[in-house]
Amino acid sequence: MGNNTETSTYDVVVIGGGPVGENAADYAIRGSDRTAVIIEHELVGGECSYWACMPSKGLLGPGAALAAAHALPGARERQSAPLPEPSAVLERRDTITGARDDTSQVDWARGAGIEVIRGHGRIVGEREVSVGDRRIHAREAVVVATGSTASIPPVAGLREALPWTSRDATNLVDIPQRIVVLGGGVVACEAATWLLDLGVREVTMVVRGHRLLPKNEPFVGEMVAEALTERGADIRFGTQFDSVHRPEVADTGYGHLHGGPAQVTLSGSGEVLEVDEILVAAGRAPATTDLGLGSIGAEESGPLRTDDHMIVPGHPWLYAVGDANGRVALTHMGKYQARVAGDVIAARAEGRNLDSPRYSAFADHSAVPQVVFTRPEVAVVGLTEQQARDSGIDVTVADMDLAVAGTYLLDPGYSGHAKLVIDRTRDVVVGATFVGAGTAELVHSATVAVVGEVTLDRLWHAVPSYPTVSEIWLRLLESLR
Ligand SMILES: Cc1cc2nc3c(=O)[nH]c(=O)nc-3n(C[C@H](O)[C@H](O)[C@H](O)COP(=O)(O)OP(=O)(O)OC[C@H]3O[C@@H](n4cnc5c(N)ncnc54)[C@H](O)[C@@H]3O)c2cc1C
Ligand SMILES: NC(=O)c1ccc[n+]([C@@H]2O[C@H](COP(=O)([O-])OP(=O)(O)OC[C@H]3O[C@@H](n4cnc5c(N)ncnc54)[C@H](O)[C@@H]3O)[C@@H](O)[C@H]2O)c1
Repeated sequence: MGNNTETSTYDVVVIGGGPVGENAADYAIRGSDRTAVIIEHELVGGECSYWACMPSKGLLGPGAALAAAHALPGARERQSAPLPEPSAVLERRDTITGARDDTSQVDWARGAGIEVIRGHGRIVGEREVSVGDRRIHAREAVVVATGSTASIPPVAGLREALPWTSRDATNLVDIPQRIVVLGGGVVACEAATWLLDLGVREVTMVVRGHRLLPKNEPFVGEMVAEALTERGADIRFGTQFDSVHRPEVADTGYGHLHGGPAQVTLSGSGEVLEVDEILVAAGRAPATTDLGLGSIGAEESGPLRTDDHMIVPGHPWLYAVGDANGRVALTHMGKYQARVAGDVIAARAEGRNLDSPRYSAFADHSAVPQVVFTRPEVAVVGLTEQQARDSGIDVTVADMDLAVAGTYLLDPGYSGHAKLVIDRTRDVVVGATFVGAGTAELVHSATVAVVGEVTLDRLWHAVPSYPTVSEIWLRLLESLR
C-alpha cells in the first residue's frame, strides 16, 4: 500500500451488494449504533434484481396470464392472440429492472444507515479489505456475499462463439429465430418458456441427462418436458455439445445477437444444428475468484464453505452468505442465511450466546422451498422420495393427480400432480412437490408443515378452504389414513 492509501473502519464490511449482502448488512446493524459498508463493483441489487429473478419473472408473467385466460371458457373467447406482444413484454421487463439504474437501492442502503462504496472488494488479511487504493478495516465481521457467475462448459469453440448466458436471455433485445439451449435445469426450462412466448420459431434444448429438472421428483421433468414439447420445443436428451463453430462473432452487448449463425455439433450422433444464438444454462459457479481468499490461506476459488452460523471455519471474523457459499443458490435462502449471519454478528458484538435456533440456518439442509415458473408451474419443498430413502428415513408417500374443485374452476382441462413424502416413524411431512397452474402459492403451506414438523394427525385439522387448489391437502391426507 502506498502513502496515498485511505483507511476507513466499519463494524461490518460486506463484499457484494446483491439481495443477500443488503440483508446481512441491515440485520447486523439494525437497532444499534454499529456501522456497516457494502462494497459493490456493479449494481446494488445484484444478479437477482437486474439479470435473474426479477427480469425472468417479468418475461414469464404475460404468457402465464394469457394461458390462464385461454384455459377458461368465457375468457378464452375474448382473447385475440395466443402469445404476448413482444415489445410490450420487453418494455415491462425494463420497467421491472429500472433499466439497470440502482439509485433506489443505494438510497435504501443509505437510509438504513449502510454506506455504499463502488469498486471491487478483495480480502487482504484478517479483517482487512481493499477497494482500489482504499483500505477498509472491519471491527466485527467481513461478510462475503459475492454471488455467482454462469458456468461455460469447456466445449471446443463454445467460449469463442460468445454464447448467451442467462444475463442475455433475461435482458434480450433481439429475438433470435432459432436458438439452442444447453442444459435442462431451472434456467433452461424457464428461458425456453419465455422464448416460446416471444415467438422464437425453433427452440432446441440439449440435455445431457435423461430428464429435465433432474433435482426434483421424476414426474416434474416429465410434465414440464411434455408441455414444452407440445408448445414446439425440440428436446434432445442424452447428448451435449461436442463442438461449436461460429464464423462471425460480434461483442454487441447483453441481449443482442452475438454474431452470425452458429453450427453446433452434438455428441454421439454428430448431428449439426444451425442456430442464430446459443444459450448456455449449465449451472453457476460461486464468485470467489479474485477475492483475495489466498491471503488468509483459503481456497482461491469454489464455494466459501461455512457452518450453520454462516461463519467460515477457522476464521471467526469471516462469514459467507448466498450463492457464494455453495449451500443453496436461491434468493430467498440466501436472504435467510443473511438474516442468520446478521443476527449472529449482532449477538456476538453484544456478548450474547448463539444457543437459540435463530442463529442457525438449519433449513438449508432439508426444508428448501422453490418455485419454478414454467407452465406448468413447479412448487417443491424438502426432500424427494429418493433423497428421503437415501437418508435412511422410513418413507411412505401420497401421490396423486391434482384434481379438486379449485383446479377445475381454474381450468376444466386442468392437469397437475402432487406428492407428499412422509417420515413414517415421526409421522411428519419431509417433502412436498406440486406441479400445475396455481401451485406456487401452495408451497408455503408445505414449508410450514415441514419446518414445523406437524404430525399428520394434527395436519388433519388444518382444513383447506373450498373451492381452492389447497384442497389437494385433504385428498393427500385422506390417502394416507
Ligand atoms: C436467470 C435466473 C433466474 C433466477 N430466478 C430466481 C428466482 O426466481 N428465485 C430465486 O430464489 N432465485 C432465482 N435465481 C437465483 C438468484 O438469482 C441467486 O440465488 C441470487 O441472486 C443470489 O443472491 P446473492 O446476493 O448471493 O448474489 P448476487 O445477486 O449475484 O449478488 C452478488 C453481488 O456481488 C457483487 N460482487 C461480486 N464480487 C464482488 C467483489 N469482489 N467486489 C464487489 N462486488 C462484488 C456483484 O456485482 C453482485 O452485485 C435465479 C438465477 C438466475 C441466473
Ligand atoms: N425459479 C427459480 O427459483 C430459479 C430460476 C432460475 C435459476 N434458479 C437457480 O439458479 C441456479 C442456476 O440455474 P441453472 O439452471 O443454471 O442450474 P441447474 O443446476 O438447475 O441446471 C444446470 C443444467 O446444466 C446441465 N449441465 C451442467 N454442466 C453441463 C455440461 N458441462 N454440459 C452439459 N450440460 C451441463 C445440468 O445437467 C443441468 O441440466 C440454480 O440453483 C437454480 O435453482 C432458480
